[in-house]
Amino acid sequence: MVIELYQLPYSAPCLQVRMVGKILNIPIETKHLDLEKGEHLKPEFLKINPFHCIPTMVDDGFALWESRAIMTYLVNKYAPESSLYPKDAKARATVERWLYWDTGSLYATLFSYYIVIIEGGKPDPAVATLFMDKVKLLDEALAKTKYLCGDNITLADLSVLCSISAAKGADFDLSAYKNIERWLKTLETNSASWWKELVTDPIKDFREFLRNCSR
Ligand SMILES: N[C@@H](CCC(=O)N[C@@H](CS)C(=O)NCC(=O)O)C(=O)O
Repeated sequence: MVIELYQLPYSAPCLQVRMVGKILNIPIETKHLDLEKGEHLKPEFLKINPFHCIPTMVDDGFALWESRAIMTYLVNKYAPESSLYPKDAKARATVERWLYWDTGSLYATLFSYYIVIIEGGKPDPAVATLFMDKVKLLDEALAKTKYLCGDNITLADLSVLCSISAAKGADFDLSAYKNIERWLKTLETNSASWWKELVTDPIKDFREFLRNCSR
């Protein structure tokens, strides 16, 4: 039984799910859903996900959306011993703290910045500042550890990595944040087999997409 993932190749929430698949060797069949053509609003997709968002996973008839819920499901179901999502209550809570911070704060702020561009408007510099305040906090946190939760890569790194990649696609200059740059280099070194496909190329494609929206 192959897991299906309805997605867009440069969407941050979709990429983090695909990273989990790569790291855990879980076969995932990607199904491209073109939001611009409204494919997510067609009755056949609404039957699978009435909330019409991607990523949406279907595993043996079980449909799930919300990227971070999909990530934790994949580990729980297919690799429960993986250190990507540790079982120890405190270690797991620390991973989840980052996942919730990313979805509710870091990525949420970035999203409210670039959705304006997608809708043909001019993004609000105050939102950019708010986002960079969060980047600064992230950089400070990374001064203390190799990865977000210590010495091992976890779901927290994959989630936040996709937000940071999307920020680069949205032309945020993060080069002054040396701890983030060092963390990215470490992640890249340990993810060489999928870095181009799931990080470098999507940054380029997302940038191109946003630039086309503002033309
Ligand atoms: N919190 C959601 C966000 C997903 C999201 O923003 N998806 C966008 C594309 S990147 C989408 O599906 N937009 C179309 C819609 O919601 O109708 C997650 O992490 O999965």
